[in-house]
Amino acid sequence: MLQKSASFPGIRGPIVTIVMDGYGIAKSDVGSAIAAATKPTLDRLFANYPNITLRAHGVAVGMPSDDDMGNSEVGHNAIGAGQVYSQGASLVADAIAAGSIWQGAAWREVVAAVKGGRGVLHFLGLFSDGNVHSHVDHLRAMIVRAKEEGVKTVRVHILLDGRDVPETSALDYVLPFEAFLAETSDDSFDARIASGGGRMNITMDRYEANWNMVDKGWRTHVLGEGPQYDSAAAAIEALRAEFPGTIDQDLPAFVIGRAGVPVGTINDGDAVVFFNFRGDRSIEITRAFEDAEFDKFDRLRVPSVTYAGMLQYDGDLKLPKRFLVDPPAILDTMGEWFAKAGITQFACSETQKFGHVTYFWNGNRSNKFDGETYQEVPSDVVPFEQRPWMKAAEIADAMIDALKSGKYKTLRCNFANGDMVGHTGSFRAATMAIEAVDLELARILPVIDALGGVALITADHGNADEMYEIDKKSKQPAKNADGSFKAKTAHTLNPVPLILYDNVSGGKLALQASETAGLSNIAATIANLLGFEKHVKWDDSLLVVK
Ligand SMILES: O=C(O)[C@H](O)COP(=O)(O)O
Ligand SMILES: [Mn+2]
Ligand SMILES: [Mn+2]
Repeated sequence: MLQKSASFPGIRGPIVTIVMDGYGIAKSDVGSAIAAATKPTLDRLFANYPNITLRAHGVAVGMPSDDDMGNSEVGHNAIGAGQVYSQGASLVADAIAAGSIWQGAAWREVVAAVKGGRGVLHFLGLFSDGNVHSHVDHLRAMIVRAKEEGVKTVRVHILLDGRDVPETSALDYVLPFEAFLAETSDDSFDARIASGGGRMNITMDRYEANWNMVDKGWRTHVLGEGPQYDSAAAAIEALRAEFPGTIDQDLPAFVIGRAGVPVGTINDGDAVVFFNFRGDRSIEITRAFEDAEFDKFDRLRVPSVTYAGMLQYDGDLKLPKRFLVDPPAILDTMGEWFAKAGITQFACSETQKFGHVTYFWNGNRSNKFDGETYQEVPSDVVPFEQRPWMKAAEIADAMIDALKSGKYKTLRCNFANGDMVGHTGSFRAATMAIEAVDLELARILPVIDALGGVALITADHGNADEMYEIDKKSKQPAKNADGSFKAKTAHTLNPVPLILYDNVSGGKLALQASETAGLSNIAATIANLLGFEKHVKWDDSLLVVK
């Protein structure tokens, strides 16, 4: 049981945690949609309430190095667990470096299924070095190993990124990779790219927001339906010419074919490795391969394959059954320990971030703890630069209702705007996204006051804080050939805010700033606000009681 705090009795009213997804604190205002936004509520909070910055990237959230940006999974895991675990990106890299991945049952079964030309080994996943969902180095290592172990035919199905890496960088990955495949192929080994498309167009939907994406991916990778090209590079060039201005993540699907015949449909007896390590966008395509009963779209043909995920994407649902590397075993989350203490908890977001404040928050667990209530607001299925306000108002409505119900001692929500609109690369829309969040904060905060509660306002990583690639030399936005600014769609390496909105302690409470304070310090801070000592495994609280 969590121990009662000797020094602080706890706040009488509710404790609310608000995650402004993709809201970082940039060093410069150049290219920041946050700096450009009119945001009187946030300005007032920063001016009048205790606030510090938190580390939200690199090793502070379990990534392999401080060159790695943060992301929603590792950020929400760190917040919810109050501890830092080595995350998928690190675990896979380590398993490859140590060679342990090749000894695991999953890899052995995959190789055994296709070895000696019995079947084709397919790799499918996000094709970049973004290290959020996948890393192309992992793919290369598996192809080299497959050849060494006697696999004869490899087909690679590539999801173009442009969201965790520069927006039109696909050829920077495709050209060297096609050269690598050509070098690795010989009389006894044939490895080629077989199909692909933009990650926000096919295959990588999440939280069941739009199964049509997965349907399109299935037709492309499995059935080989769609426009055919000679090579991935040719496909990308042709599609860019056909759809000018379309960035990589949105490019249509394509199939590589010879004389009208696709080079790599997926068939009975083949093996498929889905090489993403992160779960949210891997679950639906995994279900399409694994579920016997399936009603999300008509699969038309369901090949009997040996399917493996890079990690297990959902431990509760056991998806997939076969996986190459064990996921982090995230234990002793605040959700679990607050439930054990009889604290009622409310969690809300819109579809795009719903799993972030539930599943990721609770250490990648899909079942609720006792006393938890979840509310999902359905997201729009549109390009978010067209609706930058997204569902911020509806999330605020839900939070206000839940607060007023008096049923919950802790409440949490995620506003998706700064991140989802930040990923579109539209500066103007991202500015409006931040303004929408600001407007809704102004509605929620007075309700918290009326109930004698406090709020922690924070973020999981940056995004809208840098909307342009910055030229390293001039420190000004980099430009495209046509003179326009080069949009940056990825997350940033910047720290995030932690604001303590407190009108009840009479100035008794403050936050401890430090170089090392990070997202994993939030759980203990909330525990203290509830009047508990932190769990021994949690990183220190940042709450100062004066
Ligand atoms: O999946 C995505 O949309 C991006 O790769 C990462 O964004 P998120 O980590 O904020 O979800
Ligand atoms: Mn996020
Ligand atoms: Mn994001």
